[in-house]
Amino acid sequence: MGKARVFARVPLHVSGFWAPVKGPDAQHTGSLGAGLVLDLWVVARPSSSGCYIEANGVRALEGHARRICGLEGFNLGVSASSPVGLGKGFALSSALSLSLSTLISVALGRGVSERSTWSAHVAEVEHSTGLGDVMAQFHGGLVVRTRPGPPGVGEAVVVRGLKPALVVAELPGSEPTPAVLSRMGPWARELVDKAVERLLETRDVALFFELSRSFTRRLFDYSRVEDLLAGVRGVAGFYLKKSALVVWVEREWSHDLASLLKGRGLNTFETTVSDEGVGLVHSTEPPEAGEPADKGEAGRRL
Ligand SMILES: Nc1ncnc2c1ncn2[C@@H]1O[C@H](COP(=O)(O)OP(=O)(O)OP(=O)(O)O)[C@@H](O)[C@H]1O
Ligand SMILES: CC(C)(CO)[C@@H](O)C(=O)[O-]
Repeated sequence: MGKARVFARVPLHVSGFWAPVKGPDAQHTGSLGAGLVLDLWVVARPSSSGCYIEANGVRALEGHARRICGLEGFNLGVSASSPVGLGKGFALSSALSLSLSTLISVALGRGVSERSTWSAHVAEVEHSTGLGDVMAQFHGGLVVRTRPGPPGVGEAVVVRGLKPALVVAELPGSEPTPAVLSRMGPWARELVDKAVERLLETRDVALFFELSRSFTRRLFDYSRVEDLLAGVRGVAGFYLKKSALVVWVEREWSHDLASLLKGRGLNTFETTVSDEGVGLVHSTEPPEAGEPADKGEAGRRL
């Protein structure tokens, strides 16, 4: 048997509604809102010296990597595999930033902690690629963000034990997060404050889908989703964030829907909500990442 190596595993996150909140610095900046942490994972290992992030064989997020290594005072290169591409709405940039900050923490003889997420949050905020993703990916579950910032600075209510059958697909196209944020105005805060309050009263997945769909409809074009889902049986709810489509479906119809979306050439997964957040695995083999439905091409694409 080979020697066990350490891997960081970070779940993907699809935010359903959010209101940016600017604080005095990046550590106190973030968003209020809520999102689902998916049972789909980015798996990363320390690769070599230097400071970089490699995702599916391609160097990415150079500025994020430099900032994280700088804040931590330690250089590390990490190599990650991801089931989805960057810029799609699955919080991959945040997952990659967290992979690096987590593996640096391990190299420094520490483990996963609130503190080990901070440099990732700062890099995400400064590059305008994520506001509430680090908080969600640290916890797992349905994460309702009630104070902006990373774990230990911001606050969140975490709803665990929800196991909805989800079919998740990566639609064509991507949009930079700053472009999405520039389309938001004061309306967002008002909507989100009410949505957070309602969701905290019920902690109900049906309400989460309803609130997320009505929020994201203001930002993204739903016509292509309505075409895709027309006549599909068993759909209980859905929302679209950028190109990330999350469909809640009755379990018995999940496979049919996944086959339909794969048949349209979409990178598709049957999954659920993960109650776990970022963690470590010691293994001689890379732990199973979220498997791309189309292993050939999607696995290499960024
Ligand atoms: N092929 C690519 N497509 C999109 N973005 C890319 C690509 N390669 C590198 N990037 C960089 O990756 C980052 C993507 O961040 P962005 O926040 O838009 O996406 P994400 O984290 O994958 O999803 P989310 O919208 O959930 O945050 C940007 O810094 C962008 O410059
Ligand atoms: C800004 C954002 C939508 C980007 O993924 C996310 O970080 C969030 O919900 O705060």
